[in-house]
Amino acid sequence: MSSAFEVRGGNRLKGEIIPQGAKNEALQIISAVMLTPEKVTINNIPDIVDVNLLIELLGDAGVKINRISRDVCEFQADAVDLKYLESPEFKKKSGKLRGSVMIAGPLLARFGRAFIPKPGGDKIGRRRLDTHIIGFEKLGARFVYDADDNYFRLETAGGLKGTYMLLDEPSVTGTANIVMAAVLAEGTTTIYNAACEPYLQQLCKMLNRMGARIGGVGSNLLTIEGVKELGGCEHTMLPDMIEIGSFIGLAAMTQSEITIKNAGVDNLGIIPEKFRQLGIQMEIRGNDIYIPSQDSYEIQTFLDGSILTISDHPWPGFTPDLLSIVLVVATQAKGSVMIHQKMFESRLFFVDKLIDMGAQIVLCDPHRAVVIGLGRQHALRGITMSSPDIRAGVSLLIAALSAEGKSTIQNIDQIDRGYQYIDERLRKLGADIKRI
Ligand SMILES: CC(=O)N[C@H]1[C@@H](OP(=O)(O)OP(=O)(O)OC[C@H]2O[C@@H](n3ccc(=O)[nH]c3=O)[C@H](O)[C@@H]2O)O[C@H](CO)[C@@H](O)[C@@H]1O
Ligand SMILES: C=C(OP(=O)(O)O)C(=O)O
Repeated sequence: MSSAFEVRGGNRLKGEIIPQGAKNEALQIISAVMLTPEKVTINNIPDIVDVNLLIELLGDAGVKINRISRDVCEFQADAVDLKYLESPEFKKKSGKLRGSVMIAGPLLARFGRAFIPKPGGDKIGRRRLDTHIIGFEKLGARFVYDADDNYFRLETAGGLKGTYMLLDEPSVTGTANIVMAAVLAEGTTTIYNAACEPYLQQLCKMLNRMGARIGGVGSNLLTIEGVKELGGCEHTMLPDMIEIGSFIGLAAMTQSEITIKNAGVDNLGIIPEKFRQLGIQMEIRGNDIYIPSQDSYEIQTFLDGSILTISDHPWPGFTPDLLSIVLVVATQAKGSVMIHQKMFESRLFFVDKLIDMGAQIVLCDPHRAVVIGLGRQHALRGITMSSPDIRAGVSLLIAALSAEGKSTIQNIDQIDRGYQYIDERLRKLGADIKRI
């Protein structure tokens, strides 16, 4: 696969785009197939690197995989090869993505042991696994951490036992992992300060369809009555809310008229509102989002006239995965905004590249940047840049599509991790983008 995009900016885009199935939901849901020996059918799977890697990993571990089409796949984990899960090949492959960490919960629940090699994913600061491991420990697992090899080995002596736990933080993958372990534990588990974002709700609903007994879905207090076994089911992934936010930002920045079809508008939480705070107009039409072409957009202030801050927060707050997009869109707004990335400490460094392109940004510290919008007084300039992480990568792509002249974005494997056929889909809207 080639590793750069060449973009000629300035085109106004027009048309309809359908969001892919959600990446971060897919990683949870596909891990959950390990909980049953019965067949599980999953629809609306995004055809992206991270998800394909996880499917490959399950296949290597003996799960029967039948990819009926690009977006539909059947799984049957009736003969899991636990030996493979200790092998150097597993360590290497699972280290390429973050989501692989979530097969530990199902393995621990069903087979009494699991291994968590150092997970991959974006290099956006420290990404600890304490919530996962301490949760498993509370359920009765013992763990050994191998510092040389950087992996956790977990096992249970007499099976997992339900308990009460208050999570240190509402970790998304941590909550998913603990829930998947607790559904087969003996007795009742109560998880307080649980993450409750739509993808986790989807996971809980799927598990309940498989026979689990999870209450409180959608809240931060989950009650799980353990059951002896789970059966097969069918599940359809939600549209990817981070892709949807990225397309809203893209439309505004490139002055394009775009309709995002089947956007799952009931599951977007505060996302549309945050883009509206940047002055972006949009209309919810049924399950679609229509964004008109806008010559300009003006950032709101707080009610007392002070400068707006947009920051991340666990759901139902604003997702950290869209802050890079909000930041880039603000560079061409009228007005100023403070972007405060509270969760990750290395996610804002990509502003260097935007500054090189002519954006006015002050990086105050690793967590905060002030953007002084150019208000389209002048366009950004195309440059050569490298994509540091998945969302910064797409933000740079949006900047390049709005810029004057040619940009080259290197290291686009980062973008391909999470955005399905992005170049092809953007070309259909009129973008001048090619893989080189
Ligand atoms: C595969 C997957 O699903 N990845 C997502 C998942 O990662 P992941 O599940 O790894 O992220 P966590 O929810 O565990 O937390 C992410 C980071 O934020 C910090 N933290 C978390 C909660 C909190 O209240 N305060 C706080 O500071 C954590 O210490 C950690 O460093 O959730 C993140 C947070 O939405 C998203 O960015 C990732 O895209
Ligand atoms: C940070 C992200 O992904 P991951 O957790 O897979 O690195 C993301 O999707 O923005």
